[in-house]
Amino acid sequence: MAIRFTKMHGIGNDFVVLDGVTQQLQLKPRDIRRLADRRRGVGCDQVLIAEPPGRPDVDFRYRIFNADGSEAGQCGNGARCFARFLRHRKLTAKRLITVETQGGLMTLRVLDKHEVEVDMGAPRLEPADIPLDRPARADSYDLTVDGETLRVGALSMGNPHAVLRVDDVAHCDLERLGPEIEGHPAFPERVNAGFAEIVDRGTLRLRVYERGAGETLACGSGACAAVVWGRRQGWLDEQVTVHLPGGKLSVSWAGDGEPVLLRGPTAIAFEGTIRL
Ligand SMILES: N[C@H](CCC[C@H](N)C(=O)O)C(=O)O
Repeated sequence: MAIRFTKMHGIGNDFVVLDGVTQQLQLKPRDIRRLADRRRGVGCDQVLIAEPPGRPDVDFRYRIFNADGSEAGQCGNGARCFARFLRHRKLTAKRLITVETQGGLMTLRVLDKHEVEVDMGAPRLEPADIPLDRPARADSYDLTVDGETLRVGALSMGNPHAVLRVDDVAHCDLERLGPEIEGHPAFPERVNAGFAEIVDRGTLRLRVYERGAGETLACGSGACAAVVWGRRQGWLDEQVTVHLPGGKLSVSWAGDGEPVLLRGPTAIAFEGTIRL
């Protein structure tokens, strides 16, 4: 099967983006893993697929697959690239696009200079919605990892996130703690593990060990999750610049029940055809 693709990234979080609107795609997890393979395939953190909408109030269905083949309910950097892809491939001329993912509805607003602002929806804080195996909602949760007790924030942006506050992201043992948190039994669907350093009330430094992909150069939903938790702890203001290894994102959140807005750049690297 020959498949046309567009290779894109959002500050280094990279994607293979496919048009499942004008071409019929029946991809299995092994096909996703092959597309994402940086030696045998194209190579990416996630594969994004545009599909026709499943309901009248939505423009497109937006599907997200991690490099390990697992499907996710949200991808913030991917949503920005997805909006640009839809216009680049002339699948829409709209600058305000409504999409449906496994994690819910989102609106994508195409700004100038290839910047896109995503309404990521309101964070979900109840354990059952994360999902997290805890009896009641709390501001933070204790996780036992390698005999050590970590105090983390946990919430869903349409995908599950655990956030750990650290003094210095450059020396935070992500390599050891990331996989341990990702696969921790308290998270029945695994979890994205964020390591956040609060620089000041408007500035965060963040690294994320992503579920199904490992450490990425950036994680949009992870940036949103870190801002929500940090703000609920009283450490952050409404507008926050999040510095990740691949670049910076702008996140704003007005408070409980309000949507999180994520803004940042998009880039098209190349296009091609792959035979699976
Ligand atoms: N690994 C994530 C999906 C991609 C999220 C990330 N790339 C972003 O920009 O939000 C998950 O399994 O929930």
